[in-house]
Amino acid sequence: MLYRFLRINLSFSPLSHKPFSTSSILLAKKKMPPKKAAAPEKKALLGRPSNNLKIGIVGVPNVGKSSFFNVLSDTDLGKAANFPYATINPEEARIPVPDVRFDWLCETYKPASRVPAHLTCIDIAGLTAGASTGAGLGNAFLSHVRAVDGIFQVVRAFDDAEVIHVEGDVDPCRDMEIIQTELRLKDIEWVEKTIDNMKKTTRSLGSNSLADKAKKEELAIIEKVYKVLTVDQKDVRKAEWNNKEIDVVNTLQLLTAKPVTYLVNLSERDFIRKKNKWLPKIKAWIDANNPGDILIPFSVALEQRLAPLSPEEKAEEEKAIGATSSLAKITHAGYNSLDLIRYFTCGPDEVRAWTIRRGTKAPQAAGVIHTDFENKFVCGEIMAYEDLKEHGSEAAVKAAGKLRQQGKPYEMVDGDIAYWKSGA
Ligand SMILES: Nc1ncnc2c1ncn2[C@@H]1O[C@H](COP(=O)(O)OP(=O)(O)OP(=O)(O)O)[C@@H](O)[C@H]1O
Ligand SMILES: [Mg+2]
Repeated sequence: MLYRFLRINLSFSPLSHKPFSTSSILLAKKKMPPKKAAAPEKKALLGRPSNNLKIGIVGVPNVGKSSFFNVLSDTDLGKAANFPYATINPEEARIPVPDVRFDWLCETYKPASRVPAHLTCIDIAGLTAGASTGAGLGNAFLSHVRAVDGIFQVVRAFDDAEVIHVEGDVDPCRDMEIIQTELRLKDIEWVEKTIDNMKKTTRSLGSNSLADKAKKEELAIIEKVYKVLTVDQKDVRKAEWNNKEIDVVNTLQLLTAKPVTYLVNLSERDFIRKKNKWLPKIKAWIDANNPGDILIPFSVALEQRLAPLSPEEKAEEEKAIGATSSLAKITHAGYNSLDLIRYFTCGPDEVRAWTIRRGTKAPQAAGVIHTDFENKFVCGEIMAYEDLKEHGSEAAVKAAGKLRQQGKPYEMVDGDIAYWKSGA
C-alpha cells in the first residue's frame, strides 16, 4: 500500500518560514561570513549508474559455483553436478539481505507485508584458460560476466579426488590467475577495438571542432585504460581515476572494473578447524595482485548440510561444531561491494527496504518506489533508524526534534526511514 507515501501535506511549504524584515536582511549583509573554500568534488562511482545492480558467480569449472548459488538462494535453479560445464545458461535469483534493523522494524510495526532488501545474484558458467579467445563457449560466458555489476569469485581450495578439476589438480592461485588473465585479455581486446573505431571517427571530424576536442579527450582516457591493462598490468578497478575518467570508463562496461569478492570454498573439516594450506597463499596473491579485495573462506559442503535444518536445529548444530554459516556475511559483502545501501518505509500495511546506490539524492531514492515520487517530489520526512530505536516511536522521535524535512539536495543515509511527499 502506497498511501503513506502519497500523503500530501498541503500545510507544508518549503517557503513557510517567518518572513524576513528588511533590517534583518541588511544585518545579514553586513555580517557576511568569509567565503568558504569550495567543497571537494564528490567521487563518482565506478559501474552502471543504476539501483538495480546484479552480482555474478564466476570461477573455473566445477568448483562449486552452482551448489553455492543453490544454498544462497534456497532454490535448485543452479545446475550443480560433478562434471565441468554443468552450467551453460545463467540463472538468476533474488537473495534477501539479512538485516537486524529490518527485523526490529517488522516487530515494531507488525505490518501485513514485509519486504526486505534483495541482492540479485546470477549463476554463470565456468571460465577456462583461453575463454577470451573463444575456447569452449568462452565468448558467450564472458558476455554473461559483462552483464553483471560485481563478481563473487568462487575459488576451490577443497581436496576431493572425486571432484574433477579441469586443470588436473587443486591450485587456487593458478585458478585465480586464469580468471584474472581471461577477464583482462577480454578487456584489452575490447579497448583496442574501441580505440581503433574512435581513431577512424576522429580523423573524419574537423580538427578544431568542439566535438573533435571532446572525442580526443575521451580517446586519451581510453588510452590510459589501455595502459593500465597492458603496461601496468592492473585490473581497471585498481587504478586511480578522476570523475571525468570514471564517466568514460563506465561507458566501456569493462570486466576488470567490476568489484570482486573472493569466496574460498573449503572442505567442511578445514572450515570448522579454520585451517587450510592454501589460505595464506590466496591472501598473499590478493595482496600482491588486487590489494583491498575481500576474501571470505566458506564451505559449500557445510552450507549444504545446514540448509535444510530449521533455525533451531541450525543454531544447535552451529554451536556443536563451533562454526557458523557464511551466507549472511557473503550476501552483505556482495551488497556492499556494489555500493548499495537501503532505506525503509514503515507503516501498518508494509515495512519495506528499498535498495539504492550510495550517494543517491532524496528525489531519486523516492523514484525507486514510483517515478511520480521523483517527478513530483516535494520533500521527505526522514528519521534515522537509530533515533526510532532509541526513542521507541515516531511521535517520540518527532518530539525530540529528530524528524527532519529534507528537500531535493538531501543525500540518503543507510538506514533512513522515509515518508515521501509528492505533489498532486
Ligand atoms: N566444499 C566442497 N567439498 C566437496 N565437494 C564440493 C564442495 N563444493 C562443491 N563440491 C562439489 O563440486 C561439484 C561441482 O559443483 P558445481 O556443479 O556446483 O560446480 P560449478 O562450479 O557450478 O561447475 P560448472 O562450472 O560446471 O557449472 C559438485 O559435485 C559439488 O558437490
Ligand atoms: Mg555451475
